[in-house]
Amino acid sequence: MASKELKALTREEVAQHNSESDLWIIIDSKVYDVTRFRNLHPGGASVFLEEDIPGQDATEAFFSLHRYEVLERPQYKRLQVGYIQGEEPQINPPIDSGAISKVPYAEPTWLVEGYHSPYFTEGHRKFQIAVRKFFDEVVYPDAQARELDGKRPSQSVFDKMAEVELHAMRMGPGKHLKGRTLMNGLVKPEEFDYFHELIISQELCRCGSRGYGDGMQAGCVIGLPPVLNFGSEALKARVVPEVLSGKRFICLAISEAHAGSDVFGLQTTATKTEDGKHWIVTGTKKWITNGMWADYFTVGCKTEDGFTVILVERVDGVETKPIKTSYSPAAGTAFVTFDNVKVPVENTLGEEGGGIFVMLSNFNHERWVMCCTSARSQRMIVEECMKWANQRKAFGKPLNSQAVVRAKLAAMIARAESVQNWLENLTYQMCNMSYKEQANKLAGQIAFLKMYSTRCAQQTATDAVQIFGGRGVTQTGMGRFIEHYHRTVPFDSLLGGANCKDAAEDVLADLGVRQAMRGMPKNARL
Ligand code: HEM
Repeated sequence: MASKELKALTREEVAQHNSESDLWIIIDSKVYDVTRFRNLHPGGASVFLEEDIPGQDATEAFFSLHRYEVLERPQYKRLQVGYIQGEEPQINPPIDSGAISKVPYAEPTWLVEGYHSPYFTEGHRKFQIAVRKFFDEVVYPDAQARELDGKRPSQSVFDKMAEVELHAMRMGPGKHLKGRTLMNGLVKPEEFDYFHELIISQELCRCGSRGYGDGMQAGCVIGLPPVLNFGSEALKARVVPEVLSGKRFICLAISEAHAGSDVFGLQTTATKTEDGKHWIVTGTKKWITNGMWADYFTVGCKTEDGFTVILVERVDGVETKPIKTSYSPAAGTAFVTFDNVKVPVENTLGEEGGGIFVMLSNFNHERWVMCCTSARSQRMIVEECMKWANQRKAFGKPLNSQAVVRAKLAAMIARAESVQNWLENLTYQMCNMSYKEQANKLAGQIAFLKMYSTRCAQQTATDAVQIFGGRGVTQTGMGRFIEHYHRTVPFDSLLGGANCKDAAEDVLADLGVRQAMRGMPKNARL
């Protein structure tokens, strides 16, 4: 219903509509006629006849049981018949086109009024505003819809992202940005740094849909760097523009059923044809994010000289089947079969037998991206819990009046803050170190942060379920983001492991300690 048709009413007028056959209620200054809807109400008809509801203000009753988005659904929006004259809605929509949340600890300090940051500049802030607006308006609605229907992110979203060069920016700073107009010219390619990239990664995961988030080119973030850094000029000239324009898709295909991410245990083979012009690739790959719709596969293969990375295109002999995981099919997670696939040798990425170098070259960056998203997702859970503890009443008092609930909130806030602050420090180091320095000095730091962050995330998920109770394990309604997070968060702890998808967190921690031990001064003694 268009707003011009809505009536301006007084509370006294609304109070007249207080019977079963004529039933109005007020929610946040808007007046709803629920007479006919009452019998269709998913929460039952009787609730509308409770003594403090008919003809009265039901704002508190409503928000202790429903998310704001319920009122935004077209079928419910049209129940509105008027608004209370002289009153304005007081409740902010949770997704408010680019706005910064006013809920304490819902944003990192650099975005909160009155706080200061040694790292982020005015330029970063302008960039963040534009990126958030873009994600709120273009990506969030598609994320919610696709997460439900399990389809891949809409092509229109990929296209819009390409228009502002988001696919290219997600590859981080570098030569691939040259000549591009980033975010409508908000940042020059040579000025784009890891803080800009952090902003993009963190804004993306605010859509709260883990499967969709990965469907949104996660395969490109890990599958394209080997092409960018190790592909021939001809290969790059053909593949990179197609992928960064969101028209064709790429994924990283390393892990196998029997080998996890153990590159030396891989069984997918690549053998040369007699004339030496082609590879023949045969084998299977498992858990391949975006594999379902990938046109290109960056494949780890066993070759005569050891381990080699080869770009395989979707041609005859390549088959992809969906794998059902704890998150939605929107991620396009695939089981991939290569059956005698003929690939030109020009598609070799890096040296033959030098595949481990190709893979390791992106590990730090990949793990750092995971830290960015893990930090932001935890914060989103903090916001959900802060709101719930504030608006939910149990035994006549808000949840936040209970010390046990406050203790859980305190722990999750402390975790979110510590992860973000460590991350910002590391990002600053990345901005100021050469690639080689980063490899030497930051591999351990990033490994520790990745381990710490995903452990914090799992603890926060557990605490959040306790705060939300049954709703924390219910896929619709108030706790839907908590249920989703709790179901999907273990995946984060498995990603980016060092050659092992089992106990990846421990492997990462160990990597950091081993690197630290190598750096011990020879003369250090107690
Ligand atoms: C325009 C007004 C209302 C609309 C459109 C509406 C819509 C809905 C919807 C869609 C659900 C399903 C759960 C969800 O998706 O969140 C629901 C559940 C429910 N509603 Fe309403 N509702 C309205 C007002 C009210 C009021 C005023 C009360 C209480 C006095 C109420 C009590 C409930 C209850 C108890 C549930 C079940 C909640 C649960 O399972 O956790 N509703 N409502």
